[in-house]
Amino acid sequence: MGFSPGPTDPFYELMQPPLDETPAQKTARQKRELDAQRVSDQIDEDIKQERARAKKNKSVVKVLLLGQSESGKSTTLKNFRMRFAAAEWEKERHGWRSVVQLNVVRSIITILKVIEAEMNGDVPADSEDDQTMLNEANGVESMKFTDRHQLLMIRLAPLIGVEAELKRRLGAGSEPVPSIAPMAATPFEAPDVENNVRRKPEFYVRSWKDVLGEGSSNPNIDSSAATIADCKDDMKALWEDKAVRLALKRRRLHLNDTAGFFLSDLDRVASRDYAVTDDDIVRARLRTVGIQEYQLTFKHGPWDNPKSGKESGWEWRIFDVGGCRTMRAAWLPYFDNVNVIIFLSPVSVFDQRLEEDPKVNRLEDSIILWTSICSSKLLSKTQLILFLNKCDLLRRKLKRGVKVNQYLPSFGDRPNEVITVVKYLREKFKDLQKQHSPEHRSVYIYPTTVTDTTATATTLETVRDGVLRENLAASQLI
Ligand SMILES: Nc1nc2c(ncn2[C@@H]2O[C@H](COP(=O)(O)OP(=O)(O)OP(=O)(O)O)[C@@H](O)[C@H]2O)c(=O)[nH]1
Ligand SMILES: [Mg+2]
Repeated sequence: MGFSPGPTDPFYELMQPPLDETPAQKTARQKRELDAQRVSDQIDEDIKQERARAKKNKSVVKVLLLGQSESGKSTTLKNFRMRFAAAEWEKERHGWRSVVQLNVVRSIITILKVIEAEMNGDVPADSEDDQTMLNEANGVESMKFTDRHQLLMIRLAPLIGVEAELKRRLGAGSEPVPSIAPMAATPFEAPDVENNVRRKPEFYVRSWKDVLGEGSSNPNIDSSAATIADCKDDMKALWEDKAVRLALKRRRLHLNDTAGFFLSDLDRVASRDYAVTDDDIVRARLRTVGIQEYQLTFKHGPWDNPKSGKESGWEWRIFDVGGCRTMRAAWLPYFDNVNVIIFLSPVSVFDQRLEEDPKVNRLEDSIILWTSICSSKLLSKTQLILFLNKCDLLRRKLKRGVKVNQYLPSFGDRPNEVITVVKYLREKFKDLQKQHSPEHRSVYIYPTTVTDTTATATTLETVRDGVLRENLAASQLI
């Protein structure tokens, strides 16, 4: 727009046409003004287009979240979105209510199955010493399952229908164990078809939005919530029952350390007007099927010039993959031009086995996977970030008296403490990276508990700044 000063402006007089202007002079002046206006408009248009171009060509950083199933990849993605894409996150929040409800119902059905097995006299071979159980119970009577339990089972039976309805709505990710499909320990090897039943693998791109909706009101959702609310008191009675607790302990079922545990929050999450919180969402479990992509936009990018005020910002494209062995072959096509890998290795799993392949120890699996990622020539220039995750669960496990060296003999007689275990694993993963990376590079390692949203927000800011610095350094080298 042109500048036209008002009568009080010092330029006003200067910009008025001369009083003795002839008609020819007036035409020439008007033409000059029109030309000047055209030039000015063209400059404005150029600036506008330049801005639009800069916006379109915003630097894009490709980030992959990798790690075995249940390592916390999707939970990390939730933290990223919560922290850096708040508006979109708000729209999705309500949809997570169904996932929490499914998690609640799942835990209750697990308990009902245990009671049924116990009542049928089906005692697991590796159950804990019965004498210890007897000593812990206040008398043998309280350990027995009675008519009261049978009544609870009948009253809670409608939850089986609720589970079916929620599963139907939430799709393949709501299945606790992946379907049988060829497995591969790393994305670089062909899936082992020989030892697997031939079935169509379950690879397809899937976004949370597809399954969660945007919180629209649906009569089936309301009816699931109503049934859950009607069962609230019975669910509480079941979870607080002494015989149930002892049976779970005997079967080494530490439900409150398993994914998607909400039974201590039944008063809140099983109520009709339950409003899901961020803390609930990071604890909710929905398996990732296929690969989902999300974008985050940051205002300040590594190529911005603070002196000239030129800011093009940058965009992160984050890919979250399904981590179980049946899905790893699907990762490979995403390795092209990847800038950053955030690899999650849970530190609490040294005594656990893979759900999809119970012959394999989870820590061993994580080490194999990490080594393959570090060794890859395709990924040799990729920045590696390692989250040693689930530190809270490690703490609880060690407190229960589980000894690390029983499962990891190389840990030796080091103190059985969180700090020592994390330090030990940190060194192991770091050494593997050094040994196997085709080119020299550093790895950034963070001990994390990604269900702790406050602490994770700080870690993610550090990660973002670290990625920014690396990219800045790379751009200066070019
Ligand atoms: N206590 C605790 N639970 C965690 C932590 N990280 C993740 N979880 C829980 O573990 C479960 C699995 O986490 P996800 O993020 O879904 O795991 P994933 O790596 O995406 O798993 P896949 O999608 O199967 O590959 C969820 O219920 C999380 O709440 C942690 O640090 N501490
Ligand atoms: Mg996931």
